[in-house]
Amino acid sequence: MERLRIQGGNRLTGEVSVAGAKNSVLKLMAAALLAQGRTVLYDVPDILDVRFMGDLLERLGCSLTPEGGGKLTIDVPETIHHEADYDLVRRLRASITVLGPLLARCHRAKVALPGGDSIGSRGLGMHVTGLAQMGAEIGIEHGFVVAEAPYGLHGTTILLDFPSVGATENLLLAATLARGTTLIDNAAREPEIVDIAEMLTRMGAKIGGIGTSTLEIEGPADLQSVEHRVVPDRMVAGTWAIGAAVTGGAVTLRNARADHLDVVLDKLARAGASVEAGPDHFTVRMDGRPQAVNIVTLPYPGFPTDLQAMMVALAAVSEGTSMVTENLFDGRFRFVQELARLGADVRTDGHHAVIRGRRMLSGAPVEATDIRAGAGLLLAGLVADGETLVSGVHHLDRGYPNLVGVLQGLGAQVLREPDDMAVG
Ligand SMILES: CC(=O)N[C@H]1[C@@H](OP(=O)(O)OP(=O)(O)OC[C@H]2O[C@@H](n3ccc(=O)[nH]c3=O)[C@H](O)[C@@H]2O)O[C@H](CO)[C@@H](O)[C@@H]1O
Ligand SMILES: C=C(OP(=O)(O)O)C(=O)O
Repeated sequence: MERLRIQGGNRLTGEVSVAGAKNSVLKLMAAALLAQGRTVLYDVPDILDVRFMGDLLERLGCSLTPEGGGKLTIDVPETIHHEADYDLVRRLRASITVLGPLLARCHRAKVALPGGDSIGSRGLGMHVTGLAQMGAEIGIEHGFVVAEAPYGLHGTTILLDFPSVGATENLLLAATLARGTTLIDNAAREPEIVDIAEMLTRMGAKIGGIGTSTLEIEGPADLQSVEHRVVPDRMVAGTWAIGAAVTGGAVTLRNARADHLDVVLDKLARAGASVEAGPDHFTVRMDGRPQAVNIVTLPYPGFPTDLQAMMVALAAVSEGTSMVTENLFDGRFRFVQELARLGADVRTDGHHAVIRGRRMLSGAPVEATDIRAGAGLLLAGLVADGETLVSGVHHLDRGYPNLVGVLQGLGAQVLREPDDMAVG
């Protein structure tokens, strides 16, 4: 176990080149399972979750070759295994995305219930119901999702109760090999889903409505493996952009899509930051103390829940009182008790948090309980007086490539060290 030792007080200034998105690449890796042959992905981030997903694909029979510089080759054999065991699947939520491809290709699948961040209850009802509507016999038994479709899946109309990212992805992947037309209504439309749909289209899938809340997939397609560049990680870009605002610095994000962060950049501008955006980069600069802003997390294009903790850190040092409403995950305010150790004044009531900004936070030991909680605590530590120790850094390693290198490159005083106080 390791922790970060942060000496607060330095502004983040400089440039960061953003790699491909964790929340896209993991699903693109699952999509590769749909076609025998060689898939090549570019801009793959060097993060723990990619390694975990790679281990899972290898267990299913694929060979993976990371070639450096963000290139990852995945060789998928003619026959793949249909079972994904608990020991691999529990390490990341995105592992559930192999369910759709395995069922579509092998006509059966047995996938252990996934793990992931401790951010509240994370149901799978929409994945299961959608696949059942497509003709699968599917249920949850002894900690596994077990599914069979001996004659293959068929197209149908699926109306999601909620635009779930994971359910949209699983059903989209499965539908490419299903007979007939599948309509996914109330689909999620995050940029990562657009990225997956674009790779599937290049593989030969016929998908209408990409980027809208109604996806129409005409199957079955004769899919061929392809080469694909992963969409830039808007959560990583957003984290360092908010970091610039929290610390009163100026950060330019290269290989970053401002248009995927419209609401976030608008909120930063309302907080007093200046934002300059080009087609594949943007700069966020904050002079003076940030002003309080309210945020409400929602499915895309609303404010992303994955940047909520960082905005709470910003609110903690802003002038005025901010209200943050979390609509996606019931446990996503768990980190505020850790933020309080740094002196933040946050009161939560159900899915609302009220944050009264303080001029100063003070460094202390804190524990990251999930990836974005860790990022929020890290940003708070950068602006706190004195030293902050952030335990649980492995959560950040799930999705932030070269974390300490990036921070040091931006002028932060941060070191990584063994965590002699770690539990377990
Ligand atoms: C690996 C990955 O891409 N993770 C992202 C993905 O997670 P994930 O795909 O798990 O998120 P979902 O959009 O599915 O979940 C949103 C909400 O719907 C609920 N739900 C979902 C499916 C279902 O069948 N039943 C159900 O009740 C969940 O419990 C949650 O409360 O989207 C989230 C929402 O943008 C992001 O925070 C995560 O970073
Ligand atoms: C919640 C997240 O990840 P996961 O869905 O992989 O747990 C996240 O990236 O913020």
